[in-house]
Amino acid sequence: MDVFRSLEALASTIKTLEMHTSGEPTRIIIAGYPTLEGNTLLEKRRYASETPEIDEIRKRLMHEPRGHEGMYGAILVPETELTLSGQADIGVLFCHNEGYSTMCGHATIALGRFLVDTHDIDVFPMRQTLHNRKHDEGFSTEIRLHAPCGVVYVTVPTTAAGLSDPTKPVQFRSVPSFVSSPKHGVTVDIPSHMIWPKLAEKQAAKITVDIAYGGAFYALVSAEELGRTYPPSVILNEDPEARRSLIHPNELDMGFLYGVTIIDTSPRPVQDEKTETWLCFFADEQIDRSPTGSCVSAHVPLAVQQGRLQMGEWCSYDSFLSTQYPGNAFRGRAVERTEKGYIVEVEGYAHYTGASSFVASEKVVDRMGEGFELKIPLL
Ligand SMILES: O=C(O)[C@H]1NCC[C@@H]1O
Repeated sequence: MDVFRSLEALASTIKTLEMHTSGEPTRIIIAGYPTLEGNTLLEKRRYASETPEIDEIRKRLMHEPRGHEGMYGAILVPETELTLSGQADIGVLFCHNEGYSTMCGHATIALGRFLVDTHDIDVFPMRQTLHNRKHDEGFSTEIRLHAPCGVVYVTVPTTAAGLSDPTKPVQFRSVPSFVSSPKHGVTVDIPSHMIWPKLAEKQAAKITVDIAYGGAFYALVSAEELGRTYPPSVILNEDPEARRSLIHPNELDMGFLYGVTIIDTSPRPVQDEKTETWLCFFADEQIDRSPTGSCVSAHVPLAVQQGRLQMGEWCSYDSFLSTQYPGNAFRGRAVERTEKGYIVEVEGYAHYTGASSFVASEKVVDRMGEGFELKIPLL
């Protein structure tokens, strides 16, 4: 106890609850985070990112020595314009190694379980307004999660006692998803320094990607097409043709490429439904351990438009890692077509891994405690 008292004297304590979804961590910040200024969730997101003292908290929790290069965070925001108007139950800001994203599927799946299980009204003031409903398949509780991209409807299978049931998948329906690139994709030049191995290849390459939105914009490229080049996020964000496919119809803040997903469609020995294996790079070359739920939302309309998936048909999505751990794939299907895009249902499993209290010494005492990233430049 005395140790804790002296640790807390060092600086403010941030408390988190730790989960993983198919291997991808979600560090849910449940106490010690300051109230964000702004009238809307998008304004709060901008405030968090542009206010150095606040962004420092993200860096401290995502980067080493408290986090690692794959760490992901969810900052709960109980009061947003949509929770105040009764359209959502709670708000959230997602964060990663570089900043704040606009949607995150794996964290939504984890939050679904956590928000049902917590009864702490300081953490989730509207918890008492949720209902545990009984239906033919058992019980479930619905949560309306206000993410920066809009309201995400989450269905959490539960026990009769109202706790989340880890043996059944959490499902979510995100904002309408759509393909934003032209029918034949966007072709960009890849300079020779982005071709691996650098010295063996002097020629520049051209690659074609599809761009689609699932609460955030993703470029989708087949492993075959990408060949020996790096995931071209920087190039796509600067290419004028690609930029035209990264414009969000209503929100300027949403208009950026969040990730590049490399798709391996080679058939697998045993599969009951269509299956793809993905490797998703997002933010600053962060690698998603999970099959990337918001990219599933983005990909399903593309597959439907290309005639590879029917409305209502499930597709199973594995990450490069989840292939080794059966039962960790995500599934996605298009359930409705609206004027704004497709409503996609995504499902997956999340599990608890722990709870933490983080402290920080004064910067003059511990410069590395601010958070550092270990980046080894590739040859
Ligand atoms: O599941 C997702 O949507 C995500 N996981 C990390 C990167 C994306 O936000």
